[in-house]
Amino acid sequence: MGNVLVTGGAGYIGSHACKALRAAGMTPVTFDNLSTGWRDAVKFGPFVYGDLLDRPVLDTVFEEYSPVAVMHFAALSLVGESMRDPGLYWRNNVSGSLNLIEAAVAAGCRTFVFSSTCATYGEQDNVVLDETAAQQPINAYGASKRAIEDMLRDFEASHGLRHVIFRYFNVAGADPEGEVGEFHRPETHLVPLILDAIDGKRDALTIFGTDYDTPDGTCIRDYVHVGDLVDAHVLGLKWLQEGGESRVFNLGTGTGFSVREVLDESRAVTNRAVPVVEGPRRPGDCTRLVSGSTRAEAELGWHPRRSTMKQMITDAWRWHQTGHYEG
Ligand SMILES: NC(=O)c1ccc[n+]([C@@H]2O[C@H](COP(=O)([O-])OP(=O)(O)OC[C@H]3O[C@@H](n4cnc5c(N)ncnc54)[C@H](O)[C@@H]3O)[C@@H](O)[C@H]2O)c1
Ligand SMILES: O=c1ccn([C@@H]2O[C@H](COP(=O)(O)OP(=O)(O)O[C@H]3O[C@H](CO)[C@@H](O)[C@H](O)[C@H]3O)[C@@H](O)[C@H]2O)c(=O)[nH]1
Repeated sequence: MGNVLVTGGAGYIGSHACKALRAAGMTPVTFDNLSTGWRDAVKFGPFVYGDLLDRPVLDTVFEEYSPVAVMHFAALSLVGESMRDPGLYWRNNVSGSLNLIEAAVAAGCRTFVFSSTCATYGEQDNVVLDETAAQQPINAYGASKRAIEDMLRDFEASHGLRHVIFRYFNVAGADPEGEVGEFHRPETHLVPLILDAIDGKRDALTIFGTDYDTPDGTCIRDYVHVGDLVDAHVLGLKWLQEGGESRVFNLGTGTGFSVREVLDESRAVTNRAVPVVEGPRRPGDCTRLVSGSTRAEAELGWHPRRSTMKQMITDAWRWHQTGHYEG
């Protein structure tokens, strides 16, 4: 019950989280600068236009809405872009999060759920990626997220900021009811790009690297359905509200798919050909990122229900054919 401040609520994952929070009886208050998000995606609660770098606006939001918790999705999150312009990532993600955390603490809001990433683990051969694995990011995006994790631990020690950190693996799919979905402009994510290539919105899908040390030479990722992912957030919030300790959880299924396997499943689901071009590696990409943890299942009671590749592509394809935002 109560208001939850959702930064990045106009974005892909944040908009799905708002729907899940609303269904759980809470009011999601979206705070977003619409840099990569959409006003049309804010459907489940109030919208505040603002930037994390603007501390006075943040203070006003805490005063006006008195949120019981913060869910912090707002970030820049593209690996390639972060390699070209690391300053953008340190400023927006790290300085922005510092403002948000300080504003929350100043307002007495000490319940915080944070979107981190498996990109903080980096490249580690033959290591099980559970929450105890070393964090050795190989790109500025992952480094910015690791820094925010450290910040949360420091603010817990000094100000009692209780937090859950979710390290997502690759998020895909869309709301099965079609109210919200993935819509990035420009798009850089694998599944929507494949769907664009299938229906002629782009000439072809370029595979970034075919010489990786994997069975078919392409990168391997662990894909999780956005609906399952946001369910975990509601459980994480409940965990904190019921007195659970600050905790880190991986969110992935533990099954890896290569780029070629995602292409094969996309062909099967849509029953359409995918034009493909083989290209060079993309700087900053890890060879293999697959979760090796069942902590979220064991401790939060999280059970991913839609995270098969077939279901993720089916839901993404439905959204792709019908859904979009205009502003
Ligand atoms: N998509 C994935 O596969 C994935 C995987 C791991 C982690 N994550 C993390 O999940 C979160 C959400 O990702 P997404 O895919 O929904 O991204 P997204 O780009 O769709 O959403 C991010 C939202 O944050 C907003 N935003 C960015 N900077 C802001 C600022 N300074 N002030 C206010 N609003 C700002 C954007 O306008 C956008 O609406 C991010 O923190 C990302 O790092 C995503
Ligand atoms: O046109 C494309 C786009 C992607 N890929 C490959 O597909 C895989 C997935 O790429 P993408 O969908 O861009 O996701 P990631 O770069 O893995 O990053 C996502 O997943 C991370 C967790 O792994 C999150 O932290 C990031 O925010 C999120 O963008 C990677 O191997 C890419 O090399 C291609 O081959 N061609």
